[in-house]
Parts: sequence; structure tokens; C-alpha cells
Amino acid sequence: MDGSRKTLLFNTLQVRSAIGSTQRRKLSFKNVSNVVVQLLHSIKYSVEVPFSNMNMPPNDLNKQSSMLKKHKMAERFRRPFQKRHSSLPHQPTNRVNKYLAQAIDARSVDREKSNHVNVVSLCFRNKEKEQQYNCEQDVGFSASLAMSLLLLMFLGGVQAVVLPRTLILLLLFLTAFVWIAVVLMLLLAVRLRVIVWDLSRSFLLRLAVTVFSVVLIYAVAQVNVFTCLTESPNACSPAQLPAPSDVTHRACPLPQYVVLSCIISYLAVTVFLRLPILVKTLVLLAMTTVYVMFIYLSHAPLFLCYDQRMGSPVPLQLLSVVQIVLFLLAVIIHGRQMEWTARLDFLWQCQAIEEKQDMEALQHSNKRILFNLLPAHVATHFLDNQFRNNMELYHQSYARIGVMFGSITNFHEFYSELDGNNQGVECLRLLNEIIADFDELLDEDRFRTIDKIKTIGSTYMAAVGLIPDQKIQEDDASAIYYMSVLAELAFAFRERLHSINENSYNNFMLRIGMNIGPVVAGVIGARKPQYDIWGNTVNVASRMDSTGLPNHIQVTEELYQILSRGPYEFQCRGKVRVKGKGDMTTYFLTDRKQLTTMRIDELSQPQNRAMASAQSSHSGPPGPSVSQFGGVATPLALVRPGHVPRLGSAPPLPPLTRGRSSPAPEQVALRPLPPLRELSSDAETGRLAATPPRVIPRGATPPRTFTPPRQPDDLHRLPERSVYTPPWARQRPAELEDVPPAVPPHGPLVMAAPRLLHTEEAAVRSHLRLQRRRSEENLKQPPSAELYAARIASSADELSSLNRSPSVSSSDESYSRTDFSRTDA
Ligand SMILES: Nc1ncnc2c1ncn2[C@@H]1O[C@H](COP(=O)(O)OP(=O)(O)OP(=O)(O)O)[C@@H](O)[C@H]1O
Repeated sequence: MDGSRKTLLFNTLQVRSAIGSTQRRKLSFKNVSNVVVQLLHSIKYSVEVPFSNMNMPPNDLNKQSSMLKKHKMAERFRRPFQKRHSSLPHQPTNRVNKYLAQAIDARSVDREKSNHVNVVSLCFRNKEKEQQYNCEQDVGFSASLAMSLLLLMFLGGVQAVVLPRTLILLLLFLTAFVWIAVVLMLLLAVRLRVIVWDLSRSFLLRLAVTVFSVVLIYAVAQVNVFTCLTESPNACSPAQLPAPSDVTHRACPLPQYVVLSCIISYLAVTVFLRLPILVKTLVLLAMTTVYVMFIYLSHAPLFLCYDQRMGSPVPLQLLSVVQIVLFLLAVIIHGRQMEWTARLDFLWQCQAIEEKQDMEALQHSNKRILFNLLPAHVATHFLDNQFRNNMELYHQSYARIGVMFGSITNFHEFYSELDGNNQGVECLRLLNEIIADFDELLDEDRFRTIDKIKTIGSTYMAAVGLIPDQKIQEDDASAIYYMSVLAELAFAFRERLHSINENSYNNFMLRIGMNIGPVVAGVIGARKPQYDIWGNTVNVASRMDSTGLPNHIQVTEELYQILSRGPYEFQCRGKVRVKGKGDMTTYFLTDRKQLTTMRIDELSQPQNRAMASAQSSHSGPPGPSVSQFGGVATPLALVRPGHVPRLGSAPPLPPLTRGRSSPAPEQVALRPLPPLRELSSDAETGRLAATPPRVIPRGATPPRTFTPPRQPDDLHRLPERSVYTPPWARQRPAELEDVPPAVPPHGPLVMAAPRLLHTEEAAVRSHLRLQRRRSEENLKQPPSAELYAARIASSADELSSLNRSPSVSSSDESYSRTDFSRTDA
């Protein structure tokens, strides 16, 4: 469908905007329905609530709010003097009526006719549209044929009773009857799905069948003109009326019946409503011409004789022609009217389809925006209730939620507003890349229970357990599962940022704080509404972040109690002074626990045992086991192996006992779990993966020297990620070109990766630096073991410096999240 058609059709449909704007807008079903919706809103809602204005275009929103303000002000002054009905013109019903009247007026048939069709032929000016119209199925074709069959039978009856009964009449009648009946039966067979070939689908076939049927009916109607016995003029006097016994079956004593038969055959043309008016006119003109020629040339004596007998003042010949011509005109006018109606219907149908598609596309994009703005269940709430109950503030209390704040502590060092980086835009671009990468992680199936809440500057806030059917239940298994998901997200963030650092030669550090507890969630604001969570749990989670250390994940004691029963390793940090809370004992979540290093009592926990037995029953070649999340078995899989979590049915965990003595002579087959620490060597990965499961007697201490490979899946994925390189040389660009100083700006990583410092490589990279953008290029090299080792060493250094650093919370911390120029590390 071409764009110009819509313009052509609705150019004329200009009416004033729904809320009194002087701007003229196109009037369409969509606009009218929008107006009605707005008016309904204005009746129902007196206060503004989130998403009550979802259907309005932004322009209208501004206009409406200014209109409302003016109206309220005016009302305030006028109210005492006004009567109740003085605001009649502003009543919604009147406005609706006004717009409906305008819509009806604007849809003037005449105007649209001249715009879209040729006035003579009634064909669409647009050839494509004409073709579309012709190809459209004629749903009334069978009915038209049935009507023509009825007319034929009526004609046959008249002929048989009044006019000459001849063999040729009988033959013609039978031919016409059989023909129409057969076509009708074919159409019926298509309806009954006996045959699939539908002749009414083809325009040309339909045309041929119609014309042939009309011709046959006309022949039946006119055959009498040929077969009538013409009398001699002498025998036409009134005195010499033939005796009834002398009248043969070929006599035509009343020529009016011939005229009436002709008129009935015209009716056969009118019943075919979708026959193009051009064809119709041609057929009718041909029929009239033939008929007039017969009357005047061939059978004139018949009419003259009748005139003489009856003594008619006006010759019947002339009268018949006038009647026939008048009827011809009536049929043509009727045909044109019918055709124009059908074509207009077709136009409106096209318009409706187009507008429906537009509306669906708009609705789809609105939904997409809404679902990006809000968690899915909240967006669904607003979509479901937008016209019913959205007066209420949306809020939801949760007994247990896991909250995570993750800050890039040194982003402020990176951020600078220079001409070289487009006044900081390039820095923001990189931050956007990082946040987008974190968002991308949330798309993974294993993190589907986590909701992003927002970002505050370079801080990422997320929570687990907000989705109604995936809430954290009272039981420990549920809490362990969901908090493990959050912990895995923290690790994933860390790995992502590490990868970004490698590719952009930065040294961003991530500091994460996590907590668990009750929160209240809700949506606030009438404009740009925001979903957020509030409560002490959130405050403490934020404090866990702000009082934490770069490259560390700090958790509260409560969360430690939960997660330490899962496959994670912790280190107690000690007392941390937290503003508003006093001294809090906090823990660093340092790593994933490996099965080889797990105690027997941990292994005997139901979820871990299931994991172990699943591993031992693994009959294929030893290799990385595939978890329910589609990747290599992770501690998450270990927490809840084998099935999608239905938390109510989770097996209860044994009480939290950290004792090491449970010496049952049970043997557990183990496969080493991938820890957070990585090895980059594929060869080593393969070798270790090929190590058969070892059987360790219960109670024995597993060897700790063995370092299993990191998730090979992730290792292979990392290099495929896009490369992050600031497009300008941020620090000492000249030095980066030099041989020894071609050093990324982070100390430990540089020291651990001397092979990056070659001249050619540095030159190539400094060249690439000007070009690379997200997704433009993949890094083909896996991260080197040295880099990881350096990172771990750096973490260890930070950890050892822990006791030296005063950990006092500051309220300045929260400001530094949005003000990159401030230092918060
Ligand atoms: N919904 C939230 N979104 C983002 N940050 C939050 C949210 N709720 C609390 N915080 C953060 O948690 C921190 C602790 O909040 P709390 O109310 O305990 O102290 P505060 O005195 O208001 O904070 P500050 O002294 O840092 O301004 C604050 O820095 C605050 O920014």
C-alpha cells in the first residue's frame, strides 16, 4: 500500500485538535478513539496518576496540562457565580458529539470520490489500487447468480403464459437455466469444501460468467420479438379483432409484454453488483440498441397494429423506446451508486487495515518502552488496569529481597570534560557500554529472577525476588538459591568489567555491596514514573557498597549466614562503621567454592548431594557438565540442580552447622566445579576436563592443590565480546606509541602482561583506538592466565590492606555516584 494513498484519502479529513488546539490534525478512527479515551480520562480521573496518560501523544500532554491549569484557575474564580450547567460547551459528551459530527462531515463522499476515482469510469486513479479492488473476492457473486436464476424463471413463466411458446424459447431457457445452475453448484461445492477451485476468485472469470449469463437471460427475454407473428396492416382495425380460436401461439396481441420482458432482462444486469459500471453500461446499451432496432425496423407493424386497434394517441413504439431508455438510465445510475459504495467500502477497509497495523505497531512500541521502563509484572499491572483502577499508588511489600549495589569506583578518574572527548560524551559512551553490558547479562536465563532497579551515576542497582511468582520464600533453600543468583550476577559483573578493562586498557574497579531483607517496591511520579524499592534493606545494601573496597563484594552478616551454606567462600572483614547503623560485622564474598574443597557435611546437603550424584552418573566422556542454565555447571546449578526452581517444593536444608565432623563411610563421586579463578590455556582446560571423576572417601580432606579450569564456556565467550577502547588517547598518547611506555594505565595488569608491550602491537592498538566501538570487532585471544593472576594478586593486596584502611561510611559517597568528578574510592 503506498504512502500517497493515505495522504490522498485523508487530506480532506482535517479537523481541529481534540483539546482545543488550533493546530489541524488528520481525523481518523485512531484520532477519534484517542479523543474519546482522553475525554473518558478527563471525566474519570481528577488527579494525575502514573500511566494515566499513556495513550496521549507528547504534544497533547503539554497542551492538555496547560489547558487543565487554565481551566482550573478560571474555575476557581468563576465558581461562585456560575450555575451548574454553565460549562456546557466543555462537557465531554458535547465535545464527542462535535467531533463525531465533524468526522461524518469530513468523510464527504463527493470529496473522496473526486480524489480517488475517475468520475466517468469509477476506476481508481491508482492502478495498483484498482487491481487490488478487482482481485478482491466478490462475496455476493453467488447471491447475484441465484437472483438472476430467479429472474430467468420469472421470465420463462411470463413467456410461457403470455407470449409465443416456441421451441427456441424452450431451448434458450433450458440453456440459461442449466448454465446458471451449474455455476451456482460449483460455487456451492467450494463453500462445502468439496472442490477447491473457486471461479469467483478470478476477476476475469467472474466477468465472463456474468456477461454470458446476462446475454442468455436477455436472449430468453427477446426471443419473442423474433418469433412474434406480424399481422398485415389491414387486419389491424378494431372491428376485425381476431376470434380467440384464430389466435395462434405465435401471435403477440399485447406488445407491452415484449417491453416488460426487456426490462426484466435489464434487471438481470443490476443484480450483479460488482460488475464494473463500464461493462454494465456497455451491455445495457447494446441490449437497448438491439431492442430499439427490432421495434423500429423488424416489428414495427406489431406496434402499429396495436395502436390502430386501441386508437392510442401516442404511438406505442415511441412510448416503449422512452420507457426502455428511462429504465436504462435508472439502471446505470443505480449501478454507479452501487459501485461507488463498494469502492468506498474498499477504501475504508484498506484505511482501517492500515490504521490497525499502525496502531498495533504503536502499541507494540509503547509496550516495549513500558517493559523497558518497569519490571514485567509491574508493566503488566499498569497495562491491565490502566482504565480500571489506576487511581491507586502501585506498591508491593516484600518480606525478603536480595539487593545489590555495584559501583565502578574509579570512573570519576576516567571521566573528564575535554575537547578531545567531546566534553565528556565519549566517557559517557563508555559508561553506557559498561552498563549496557551489565544489562545484557540480565537477559541471560540464569539471571531472569533479577530485576534491574536503576543506575545512579556509575552505580548499578539490582534486586532479586521481586517477581511475584519468584519471591524468596521463608525456607533457607529458597534464600540460598536466590541469593546465589545475585552472587553469580556479582561475579558476572566482575568478569564483564574485567573483559572491558582488557579491551579498553582501563582499570575500572567494581565494588559491590549486597544485603537481604524486607523492602517496599512501588512506582512513583505522574511524569516519567519510576519503579524503585525502599527500606532499611536498601539503605544497608547501599552502605555495603559505599563502605566496601574496590574489586570486593561486601555482604552483611545476615546474607553471609545464608550464602555461606551455598557454594561460596567468604572472608570476614570485621567491624565496619556504617552511618546510621553503628558498627556492623561484614564479610567479603571472595570466590566460588569448589566441590573438591567442600566439606563432607556441605556435600551431604540435599542440593549438593543431588549435584554430586548427577555428576557421578554422567556417563559420557568427562568434560564440563552442562547445567540447567545451558552452560557449564556453576555453583548455581549446584544450589538447585536439575529443575527450574519452584521454591515452595525445595527440600529443607539442615540447620546451619559449620562443624566438620560427620564421618559417615559414604563415598561421593566428585567433579571439580569451575571456580572464579581462571586458566586461559585451552590445552590445560582440556586436560583438566578430561580428568575422570575421583572418588573421595567421606571425611577425607580433598587435595587443595588442584585448580580446575574456569568455565570453559565463559572463557570462549569472552574473546567474542566487543572491544572497548576510548576513541581518544586519554593519557599520554605520545607515550603510548613508544616502545617501553606502551602501557595500559593500570599497574598490576601491565606488570603481569609484558607481552602486550611490543612496539608493533602498541602501534596497531593506538590506531584501532581511534576506530573501535562496541560490537565492531571481536577479541580473538582468550584472556591470559597472567592477567587473572595479576587481578587476583591485586585483590589479595587490597584485602591485605583492608586492616589499614579506615572503613567509615560517608554520605558523600552517594553523591559521588552521579558526580564523576568526585573521588569515592
Ligand atoms: N531506592 C534507593 N535508590 C538508590 N539509593 C538508595 C535507595 N534507598 C536508599 N539509598 C541509598 O542508601 C544510602 C543510605 O540511605 P540512608 O537513608 O540510610 O542514609 P541517608 O542519610 O539518607 O544517606 P546519605 O547520608 O548517604 O545521604 C543513601 O546513600 C541512599 O542514597
